Amino acid sequence: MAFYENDVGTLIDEAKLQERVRALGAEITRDYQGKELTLVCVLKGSTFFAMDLARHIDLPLTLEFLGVSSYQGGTETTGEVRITTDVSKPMAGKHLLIIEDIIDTGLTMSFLLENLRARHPASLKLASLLEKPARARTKIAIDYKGFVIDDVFVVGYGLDYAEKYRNVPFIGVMKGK
Ligand SMILES: O=P(O)(O)OC[C@H]1O[C@H](OP(=O)(O)OP(=O)(O)O)[C@H](O)[C@@H]1O
Ligand SMILES: Nc1nc2[nH]cnc2c(=O)[nH]1
Repeated sequence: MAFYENDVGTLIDEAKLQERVRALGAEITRDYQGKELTLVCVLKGSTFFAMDLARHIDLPLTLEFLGVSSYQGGTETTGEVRITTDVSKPMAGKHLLIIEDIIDTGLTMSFLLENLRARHPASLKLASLLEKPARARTKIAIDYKGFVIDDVFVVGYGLDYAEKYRNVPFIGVMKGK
């Protein structure tokens, strides 16, 4: 029995995740033909999605990692977004595709879009595996979207609860939360 089975129920299973990630990769491959693509992976939640997606993008690309945090272990945003790790190179003139796991209130992405736009990239788009519109506090346009979900706190496939459950291989919900 897996370590999480008593705590986590399945919302989106592995097969459905992989099928959607593959389709998004194909779409991105078509859209960025002839361009030098930089994936800006938002730590830590997006890492599983980003690495699977990158494998389905049939283009030469560069990986950058940007750490932000605002939930600090709980299920509610603190409302204060902090950069915990910055990218390794200047972003000016680059075609940036932000890779995120979830847009919930939108506060993290609103902060990040403004921050990256100020660095004058050639283009700036967003891929997010999940969107939770019920809790949106600001409108975020998602260029490549995996799934729209209801107002539940999800874990797995990179998403944590108090830093745990990121390695659950599907998108799950905490039982009794
Ligand atoms: O739309 P919002 O309400 O701002 O929520 C979305 C953000 O919350 C999570 O990050 P978190 O701060 O938990 O950091 P983590 O990715 O390191 O877990 C998630 O990975 C998003 O970045
Ligand atoms: N793990 C997790 N992190 C989030 N950050 C914003 N929404 C969520 C969520 O539903 N689950």
